[in-house]
Amino acid sequence: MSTVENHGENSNTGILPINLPLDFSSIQSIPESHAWSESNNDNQIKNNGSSSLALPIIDLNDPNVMDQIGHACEEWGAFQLKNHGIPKNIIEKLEVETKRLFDLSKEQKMKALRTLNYPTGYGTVWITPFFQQRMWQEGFTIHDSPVDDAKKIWPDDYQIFCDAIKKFQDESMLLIEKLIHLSFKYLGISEEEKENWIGNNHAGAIQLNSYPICPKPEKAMGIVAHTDTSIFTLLNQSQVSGLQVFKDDAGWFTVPLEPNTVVINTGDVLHILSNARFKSALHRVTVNSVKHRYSMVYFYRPIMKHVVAPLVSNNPRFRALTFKEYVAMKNKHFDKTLSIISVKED
Ligand SMILES: O=C(O)CCC(=O)C(=O)O
Ligand SMILES: [Fe+2]
Repeated sequence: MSTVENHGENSNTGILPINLPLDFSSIQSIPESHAWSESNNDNQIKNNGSSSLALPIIDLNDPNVMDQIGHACEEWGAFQLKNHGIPKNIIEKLEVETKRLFDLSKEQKMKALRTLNYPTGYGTVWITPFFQQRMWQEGFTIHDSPVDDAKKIWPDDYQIFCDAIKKFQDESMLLIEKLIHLSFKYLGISEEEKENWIGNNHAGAIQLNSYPICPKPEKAMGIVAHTDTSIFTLLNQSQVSGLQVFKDDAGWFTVPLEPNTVVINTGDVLHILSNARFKSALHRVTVNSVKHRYSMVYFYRPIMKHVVAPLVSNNPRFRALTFKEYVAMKNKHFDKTLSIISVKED
């Protein structure tokens, strides 16, 4: 992974501002700015899941669900979840609205362009400044409510989009609170402590992603390897695969399309709370030359002033810090952040 010290201002992408996705509608070949060299993109799948190892599929109604979730978080930091309870029509409506959004012209989408001072709306993925090359992706970020940004794009017709987002947001929040309950219980964290991490102490964010058809997918990256700054992340990868999760000592695994499941991964916050017992899943997105891929992601995070520190051990492996501090550090240090806040052993 090549990182850039200057947050991209002088990178070889030249003219394209750091927050602005490529206008994929007019692209026939990959521009230099979006072509990743072999050494950079590490695009080889070292293990495609053909061995007996595979990302667990967990049934939320299984009597042993707590242990299954605990083991999956320890081994993978991710799993697919069935019988998750989010109604199918809510996911389908969100898929329709996500496509409607990204199918708009560049000019329409740019009306809600994200800026440094206004971190919601249309734009490139937040990790873009850390890399010389650009990703084959465009995104739409929502904190709390999408109304202000949606109004910029559809002044008279924003309600359908906002309703679809709100329903997905509410359902995802409830589901993740169940997963927090189960995983905290697995870790032996008390009920009182659990209350600190849900309800009014949580904040949700939604990321809609679009990965257009790519003429040379082996040269491009949808989203480069990263971990999420969340407690749990919930993801609907629609009908096109592309998400890959890294497993230590085994390599990259493509998350298969499993009907009626959502993908769940643990993020940095739960990794810290569990004192590194749960992995924060390293994951990335590949693109393809056949089908436009969309994904809808919900990040369950604490509120900014909340203090994040290990909850499960007398030998904490991380120092305590507010979530606000953690986010600021991650925006600066990206994949080095967890090791920077690690408590050094004597
Ligand atoms: O599109 C995907 O499958 C993953 C997206 C993702 O990792 C993210 O938005 O953080
Ligand atoms: Fe992610």
